[in-house]
Parts: sequence; C-alpha cells; structure tokens
Amino acid sequence: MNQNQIDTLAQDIVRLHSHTFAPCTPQAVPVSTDPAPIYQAALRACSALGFIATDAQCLARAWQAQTERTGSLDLTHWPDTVEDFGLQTSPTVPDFAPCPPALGLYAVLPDAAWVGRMARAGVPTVQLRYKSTDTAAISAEVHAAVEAVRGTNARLFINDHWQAALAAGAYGLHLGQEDLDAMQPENLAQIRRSGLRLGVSTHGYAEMVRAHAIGPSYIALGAVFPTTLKRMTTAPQGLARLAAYARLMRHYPLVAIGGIGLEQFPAIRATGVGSIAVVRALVNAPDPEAAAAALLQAMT
Ligand SMILES: Cc1ncc(COP(=O)(O)OP(=O)(O)O)c(N)n1
Ligand SMILES: Cc1ncsc1CCOP(=O)(O)O
Ligand SMILES: [Mg+2]
Repeated sequence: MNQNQIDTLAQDIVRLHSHTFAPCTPQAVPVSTDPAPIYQAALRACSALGFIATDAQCLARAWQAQTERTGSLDLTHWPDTVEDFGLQTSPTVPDFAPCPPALGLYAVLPDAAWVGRMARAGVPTVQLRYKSTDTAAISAEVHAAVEAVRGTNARLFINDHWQAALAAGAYGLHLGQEDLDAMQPENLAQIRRSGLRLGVSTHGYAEMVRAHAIGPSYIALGAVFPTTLKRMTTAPQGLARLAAYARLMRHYPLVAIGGIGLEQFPAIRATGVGSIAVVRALVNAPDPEAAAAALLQAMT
C-alpha cells in the first residue's frame, strides 16, 4: 500500500466514525516505527478523531490486530475485542477479589460522617475520599467510615489510603493511575491476598490496558463530563467514548464518574455501565437524602 492509499484509508476511518466521536479536537500524530499500513492509517485517523497519543497507538494496534484476526478490513467496526488490544480475556496478574457486576449508585464522599449518612440513605456503594497526609487522622477517619457503614448494606471503598483500608477491614480500595505509580508490585500483591476489592481509575484506552494487566475488581471510566472537583490531565471523555470503553471492558464491573447529575443518568445507563459515581450531585444537594432517593430511582 502506498502513502496515498494509507491517507485514503485514514480519511475513510475518520469519515465513518467522526459522527460518533464529534466534537473532536484533532491531536498531533505520534511518531511511529510500525510500517503496517492499517496501523499507520488508524494512527492518523484516531489522532484526527481526538485521541491522545497513547490511546491512538493502542487503537492503531487494535485496528491492525482486528484486521489480521478476522482476515478482512472492516472500517465500520470500531475495535472492541480485548484480544485485539493485546489483552487476554482473563488477566493473569494479580486478579483481585470480585465485587458485584453492577455496583449501582456510588457515592464518593469527603468524610466518615457523609459515608454514614449516605449508607443510611440506602446508597449501595460508598467511598471515603478523605484527602489528608496526616497518618493518624487518616487512620481515624477510615476506621470511623468502617464503623459508619456497619448495620447498613453499603459496600465501603477507601480512596488512596491502602494501608489504612487494610488495617480497618474495609470492603475495598480505590486507586488512580498516580496511586498505582507509587505502589510496589509487592503492595498490590499484599492487597490482593488480603481479599480487599480494588477499583482502578482510567481515562482512556492506554490506562484501561494498564488496569486490565492488574485485574482489578472494577474499572472506573472518567471523567465523563467536566468536573470542578478534580484537576484532570485528560479532556472529558463524553458519552460516545464512554460507550466504546464500556463495550471493550464489558467483562468488568464498570463505574462512570465525573460531572454526572440526575439529568445525565439515562444516557450514562444506556452505555451499559452498572454503576454511576457522583460527588456534587449528593454533597451539594439542598436535601442529600432526597437527592440520593432520586438518583437511586434513576439507577433502576
Ligand atoms: C469511583 C472513582 N473513580 C475515580 C476516582 C478518582 O481516583 P483518582 O484518580 O485516584 O483521584 P483521587 O480521587 O484520588 O483524587 C475515584 N476516587 N473514585
Ligand atoms: C474524584 C473524581 N475523579 C474523576 S472525576 C471526580 C470527581 C467527580 O465529582 P462530581 O461528580 O462532582 O463531578
Ligand atoms: Mg487517588
């Protein structure tokens, strides 16, 4: 295939998928040494469709693998098969304790008092997201959160503080990509052996590939919409990408997060994710219990 044919192929992929991923902010095409024409065309197309370099590279490999696996180039079929992303259907390492496939409404909360309040309001999955570097304060808040959900049906995940989560006997732990960077393989192995469930944040294809290699209990996908609560290094993913990610990661319990309120619930649910995580929709609500009831209703 010559350069003109590769360019035409790239344009065809963009033409067929730009309506799905619009609006797109084209990204620079990453330098690549892979000479395969499908890879080259897909790399250009995915960059034009707004995927950041690492994600465009993952997608280009997947387009190439999909074509080799099926024996034909189907430009209409956006890659959605884990094997085409170089992943096995079941991860080998370390494979964490399972959690239910649908975690339902997931409240991410700033302290143990909020955790108890939302657990008593019937929210099935709650997270203590207590930002502090004071080890004693962290330990006290995590223990208080574990106590706060006692007698309710809520599953409690602890954000960031894995040692405290282990010590307090929480249901699970949530880690982001930077948290994973700071972990030793032995730390992850210890968490897995303890039976603590692990949720991992992802913001695109490359991070999903990384998460899959760890084999977490669930995968969080975000930020779907702009959020004021966290400085994100990636652009909001939007509904179309969320749907594509949800198709690829369908074997995992999935959690959508970021800028989601009651109004967005139907569209998010339609992507197939079994859980929606919110912060402001609950903690900024004039009546958080009433807001929880409405969000719970929208989850069913
Ligand atoms: C359910 C869920 N998804 C994503 C996050 C974000 O985690 P992380 O990227 O580590 O950022 P911080 O929350 O630690 O600021 C989350 N907490 N929960
Ligand atoms: C912690 C976190 N991680 C990704 S978005 C986010 C904050 C979500 O808050 P909100 O639901 O208020 O947008
Ligand atoms: Mg974190």
